[in-house]
Amino acid sequence: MRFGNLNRELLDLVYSILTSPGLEDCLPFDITSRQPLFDQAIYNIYLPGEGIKPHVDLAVFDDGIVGISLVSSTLMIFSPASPDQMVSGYDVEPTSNSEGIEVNLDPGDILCMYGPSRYLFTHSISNSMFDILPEAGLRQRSPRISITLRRMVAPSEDV
Ligand SMILES: O=C(O)CCC(=O)C(=O)O
Ligand SMILES: [Fe+2]
Repeated sequence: MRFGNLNRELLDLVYSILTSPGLEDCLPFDITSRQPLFDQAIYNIYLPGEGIKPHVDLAVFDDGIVGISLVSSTLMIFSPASPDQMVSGYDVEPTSNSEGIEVNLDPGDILCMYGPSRYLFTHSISNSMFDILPEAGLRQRSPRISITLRRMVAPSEDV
């Protein structure tokens, strides 16, 4: 995990990705134009069978969160958050995935969360050795890496 002044090259790379043709709407302008765009990156490595339980990212993080998926694919599930889950972080009971919206993440995919997807939905990855895709059926998991970029809310702001 890396806090503080992010590597300039990484920030420039993410900025050019987010403003490249087809991705201009990934995040609203008031987010992409802020300074700094992000001040924190977390690198997650998932082995087959490992996931992340349903959560809303902590309130200490500002709106506008970007995830870069690398190495292999996975399914991320977005489910409506219950009132106590909203920006309450990781200490929440898992929600049922039955109403979840499945988002396939392939290597190189950029996931942008802001507004309702950031504050009103949990996101999770099941602890499974495989995913079941609507069209393609069973897909075995392989090791996956993600880079999540966030900005801390300014200390003076209420969270
Ligand atoms: O691995 C991912 O793509 C998601 C990571 C995540 O949700 C988090 O670190 O809060
Ligand atoms: Fe998250």
